[in-house]
Amino acid sequence: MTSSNRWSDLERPPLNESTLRRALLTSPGLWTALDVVADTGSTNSDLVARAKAGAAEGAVLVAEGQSAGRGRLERRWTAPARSGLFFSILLRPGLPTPDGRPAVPVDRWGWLPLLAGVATAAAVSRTAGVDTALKWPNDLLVSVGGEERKTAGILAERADDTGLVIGVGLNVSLREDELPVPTAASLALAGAPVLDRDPLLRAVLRSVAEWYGRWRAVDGDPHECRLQEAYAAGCATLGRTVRAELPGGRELVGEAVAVDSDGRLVISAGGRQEPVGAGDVVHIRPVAGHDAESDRGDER
Ligand SMILES: Nc1ncnc2c1ncn2[C@@H]1O[C@H](COP(=O)(O)OP(=O)(O)OP(=O)(O)O)[C@@H](O)[C@H]1O
Ligand SMILES: O=C(O)CCCC[C@@H]1SC[C@@H]2NC(=O)N[C@@H]21
Repeated sequence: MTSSNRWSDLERPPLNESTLRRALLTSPGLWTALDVVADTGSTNSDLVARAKAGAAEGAVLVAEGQSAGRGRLERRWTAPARSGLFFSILLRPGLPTPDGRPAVPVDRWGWLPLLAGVATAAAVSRTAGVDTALKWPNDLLVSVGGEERKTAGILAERADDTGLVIGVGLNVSLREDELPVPTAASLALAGAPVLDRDPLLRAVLRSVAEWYGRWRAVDGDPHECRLQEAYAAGCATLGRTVRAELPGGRELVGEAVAVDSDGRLVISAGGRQEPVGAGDVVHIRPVAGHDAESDRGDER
């Protein structure tokens, strides 16, 4: 048996499209369509194309495997087939809701990837039985042998005037030798007692629908629907010394002190507070006997 098919269906069973549809496509409810495909390049790319062709809010596209999964900052997302959950959802905050709420102003859409992070973290912690934390903006971290490692990532992309696609990659059963990078992890490596992907997917989608409903009900105000508070409570970046690698090549090292009302990370450095809206943020963990500016092996 080759390494690519080492995992039989019994060990990594496929998702069941019809039971997922029965459980999730309820009326009323956010989710309007759900497809599980065996293989594709990127569920985000596919769903953005469907959105441009007029797909309705609430479409969900799940792939058992991706050959060109994409991450933030032009990175790749790689994981063996059925080793995790790889899916994208289409939201249309730029349209009024069926119950008559107005469109959410575009300047509040920046909260949606953070909302997806809060919802995913809550659902994964509850369903898989492991503690999770968010690294700004929306990496999901778990603890493996006392180290914070990334078990999920989220990529939000504008699809058209009214909608955006949010993609989630969650490592479920990956073993150490299957990880794309040593700073990654999976729910299995974090000791999760539950690794069944069907209930995990249902829980994450229900949690996203719940948070999105709350956010839409207050026209996207992150404070009023307590999203800002929930995000801050679950964010491991706050209070840490971080290095932000900003677009354009500038670096900023300081303490992450807040997430502002636009979802930006506020970094306090040299007596100034600077909001950071894009770029890579690295947690710098001071190591006994070393400066905070430690080597890459001490960073997440
Ligand atoms: N399944 C996964 N789980 C966790 N993180 C992942 C996964 N797949 C990809 N990544 C993340 O994506 C990044 C890998 O992206 P990429 O392959 O583009 O490498 P890079 O080192 O960022 O850039 P380069 O392309 O220049 O080598 C890693 O930083 C890792 O955090
Ligand atoms: O951590 C990141 O940088 C974001 C990773 C997002 C990966 C998911 S997998 C499903 C969806 N399709 C993609 O091509 N990317 C997202």
